Amino acid sequence: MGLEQEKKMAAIKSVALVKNGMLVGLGSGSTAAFMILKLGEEVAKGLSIKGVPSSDATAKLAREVGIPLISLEEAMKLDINIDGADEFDSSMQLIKGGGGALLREKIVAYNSKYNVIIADSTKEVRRLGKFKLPIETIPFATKNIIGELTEMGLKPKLRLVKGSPYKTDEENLIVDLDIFEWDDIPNLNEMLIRIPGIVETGLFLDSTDLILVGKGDSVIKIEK
Ligand SMILES: O=C[C@H](O)[C@H](O)[C@H](O)COP(=O)(O)O
Repeated sequence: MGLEQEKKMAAIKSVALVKNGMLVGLGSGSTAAFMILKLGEEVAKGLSIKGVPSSDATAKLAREVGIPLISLEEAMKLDINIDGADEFDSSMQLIKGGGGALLREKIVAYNSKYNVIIADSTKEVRRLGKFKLPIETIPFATKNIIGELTEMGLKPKLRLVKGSPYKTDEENLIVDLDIFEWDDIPNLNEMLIRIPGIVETGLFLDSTDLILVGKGDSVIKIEK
């Protein structure tokens, strides 16, 4: 079974949790895209929901497949949020932001009553950090932040796309960090968040209620 199939199976399973009348957080990335397509099919069949997108790309896809959208402030509290991840460990700690959408994703997750992560089997790791940790930074401070994080041994790299700095939906810059050697991840997260100009990190530490992982031809559940 290929990875795309694993993503798709996890995504389809997650859509079964969405019920009539729910306000739904719509994640970003390739796995979340499968979920949005399936949700669009269900809406076409009569499922009545409203979605809050976690990125401009997700909003575009959701509109294309006919999912009614509302803003976060209209929704206030979401019933369920379904999103992908770049890595997760057995304690349900995540790295997200490979696609640069971590800030809005974290806001949507925080404002959701129930957070579901959908993933293929390659995302499961014993220790977080093989995937570089994305942090979102205010451009005014990015060079200084890179300087400070270099001194901390985090090997920060400004994310580039075709040679130019990658800009997030909030017009910020992403810096990717090597955190593999760090043992105390919650403490690292606290240290990063305290640096002025770092808006958010891609560490999602206590926000997940359920992970659905496509593995071979089945979907495995990891729950709190
Ligand atoms: O910024 C991107 C998001 O955090 C994605 O959910 C994450 O990168 C996983 O994406 P994918 O499902 O494409 O592997």
